[in-house]
Amino acid sequence: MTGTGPSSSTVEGLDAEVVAGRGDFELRAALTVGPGEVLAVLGPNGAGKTTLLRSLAGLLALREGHITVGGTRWDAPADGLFVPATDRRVGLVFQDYRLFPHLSVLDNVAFAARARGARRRVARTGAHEVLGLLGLADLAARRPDRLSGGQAQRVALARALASDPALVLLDEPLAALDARTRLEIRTELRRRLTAFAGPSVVVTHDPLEALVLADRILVLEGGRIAQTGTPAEVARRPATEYVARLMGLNLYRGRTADAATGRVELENGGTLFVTTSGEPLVDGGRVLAVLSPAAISLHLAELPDSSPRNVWTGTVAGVELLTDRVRVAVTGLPDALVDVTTAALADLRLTPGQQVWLSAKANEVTAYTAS
Ligand SMILES: Nc1ncnc2c1ncn2[C@@H]1O[C@H](COP(=O)(O)OP(=O)(O)OP(=O)(O)O)[C@@H](O)[C@H]1O
Repeated sequence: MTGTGPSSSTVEGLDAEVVAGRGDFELRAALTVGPGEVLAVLGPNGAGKTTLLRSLAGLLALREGHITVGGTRWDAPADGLFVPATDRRVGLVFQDYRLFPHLSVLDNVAFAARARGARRRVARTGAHEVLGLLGLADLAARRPDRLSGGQAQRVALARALASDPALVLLDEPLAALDARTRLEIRTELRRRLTAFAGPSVVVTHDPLEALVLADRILVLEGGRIAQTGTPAEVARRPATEYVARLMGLNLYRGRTADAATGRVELENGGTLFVTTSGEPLVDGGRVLAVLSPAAISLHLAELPDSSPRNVWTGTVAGVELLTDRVRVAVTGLPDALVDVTTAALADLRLTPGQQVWLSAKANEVTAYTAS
């Protein structure tokens, strides 16, 4: 660790091929996380995020594959090898923190060292050091029930880091905080995890959390990896409808019907003229096309001929108020989410079932090769 606790020169990356399951569910995912790297695992309910975390922590044994951390094998069923959770150098931060209510902050943080057999005085000295480094020295004597949500989150992280972990695992670490505290802690958590010399894995539902905290994002869907990439790659080129929705984008699958004009026939009906951001279109090639809801214009009447390349009609399915604008769901060929200002909504007087016309410039529809 650098800056947040006792130094450890043995900390290296995580290399895992996880085949694990509970009941009928099976997770299959290969992942590597480098030293000092933060990987965010995103996915819908039931995707296998917790299964992955439990496998890495040693709370669930692999069916196949391996888990290697810092060059040490923790799980390798083919060789009959399994290191139990208590013997893995893992710093765990739970969603509800799970601080020991009867122990002071200091003893909570000293706990891991004590559990490994360190003498009370040595463990407490180490805990003092970590609390000092994280700016929490003033809280050392407090009981957990006297901490605010943000403080409890910080103490939980201090406890994880103080255990001299080879791997830090965080399960929805900010979910229990109110929106304002979350904002504040998110940036701080990013700093702490970056300062930690080993690999970190953060499980989250929250795309913003993943974008801010992580160096790399891994998206799980139905027990399989749907996408991996840097936050920018995932946000710019979502590989699945789930990721696109998370990023607030419209995503369409289709085939290039005419590469010269950028015409794409969509799988679920409709046509879009697109532009590419990278590799050129190939006739007949499978593509994904993204379109931001803010780049679509909504009209109450059919557009004159001089209008943008993409014009289609649809029916208003619903209207949702976002913080500073309104998101209109339109059913058509293709379906679309469209953002309008609240002022525009008042002018348009949209109601469910109403017919509308949509338009979007071809250079707002970015297409890329579907994998
Ligand atoms: N104890 C169990 N026995 C049988 N099946 C289970 C058990 N726990 C979870 N599952 C199933 O395993 C699958 C993956 O669950 P998991 O908790 O890993 O998903 P998740 O991505 O963490 O979901 P969430 O975001 O809802 O926490 C689900 O289909 C779930 O129903």
